[in-house]
Amino acid sequence: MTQQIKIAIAGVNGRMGKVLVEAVNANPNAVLVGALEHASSPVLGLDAGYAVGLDTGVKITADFQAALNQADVLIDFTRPEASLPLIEFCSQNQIKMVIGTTGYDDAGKAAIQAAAQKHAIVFAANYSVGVNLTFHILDTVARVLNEGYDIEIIEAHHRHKVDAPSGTALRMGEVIANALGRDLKECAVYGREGHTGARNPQTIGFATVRAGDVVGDHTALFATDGERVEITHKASSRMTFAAGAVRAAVWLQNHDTGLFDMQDVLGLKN
Ligand SMILES: NC(=O)C1=CN([C@@H]2O[C@H](COP(=O)(O)OP(=O)(O)OC[C@H]3O[C@@H](n4cnc5c(N)ncnc54)[C@H](OP(=O)(O)O)[C@@H]3O)[C@@H](O)[C@H]2O)C=CC1
Ligand SMILES: O=C(O)C1=N[C@H](C(=O)O)C[C@H](O)C1
Repeated sequence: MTQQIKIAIAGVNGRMGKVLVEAVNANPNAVLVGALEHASSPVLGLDAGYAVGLDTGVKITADFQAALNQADVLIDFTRPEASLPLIEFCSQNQIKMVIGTTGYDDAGKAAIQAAAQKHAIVFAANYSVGVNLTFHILDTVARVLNEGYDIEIIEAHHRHKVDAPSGTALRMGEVIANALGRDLKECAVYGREGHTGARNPQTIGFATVRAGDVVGDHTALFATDGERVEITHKASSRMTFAAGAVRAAVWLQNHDTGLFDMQDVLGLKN
């Protein structure tokens, strides 16, 4: 039988943090042992389940050592500036991580890569099963529609989201660019305005919508003369991400070092 994995959550008072507390509680293979927030958070000292009607027995703290001294895995859904010191701490203390935070620059991604050599990390822009299946499908679609199709990625999220395009949209772009032998850094076009000229067929375009309470919609569009293929995923609950992140934490029990993503967890790599 699998041993219960001991989980701490960073950003526990955030939109994802609160749902993660419920997801850990719902997973028989996981138990909550730590809950982190920043030092000026108004919820320090409260029970980690206060917002979702759960009595977890775990108090929210800003002290890394106190939150993580029992933890096997830290699940982080915060912001890059919050997670980078945590990645360093986990690296020094051999604590595995599931990272859901998006919006890292290249230096942040390099820090994750380096830390994963010391303790296993799952790092994914999206922990839903459906989105990861979409990544898998997009590789095939891009290889088949590799000539004469204009490729655009359209995403919509709630009004509070601070990074754009979403991590998921960027990952979709990477999957498609890799399948086509292109470098996303060179072919991405982020938004258009004014006299743009005609579309360059080599580009992959991104369009971002921020409005209301949209949990997360993503479409990859392949359009040519006479037809369009649209691959769309719509999330309607954050529980799809949270349950996936806890599943990834449980999966990490069998991995000591290395950088993985949710496709590894789901066995979706070719
Ligand atoms: N990979 C995936 O499947 C998914 C990824 N995400 C990503 O997860 C991240 C969090 O999203 P969401 O929960 O909506 O965001 P929220 O802003 O609701 O939550 C972030 C939490 O982190 C805390 N925080 C912010 N800055 C700091 C800091 N400097 N130090 C310590 N704590 C800090 C916030 O505290 P306070 O509110 O007090 O500032 C808050 O509790 C985003 O990057 C988002 O893109 C989201 C959903 C799914
Ligand atoms: O901020 C969010 O909410 C989400 N962020 C992730 C992203 O940037 O792709 C995943 C999901 O779409 C929700």
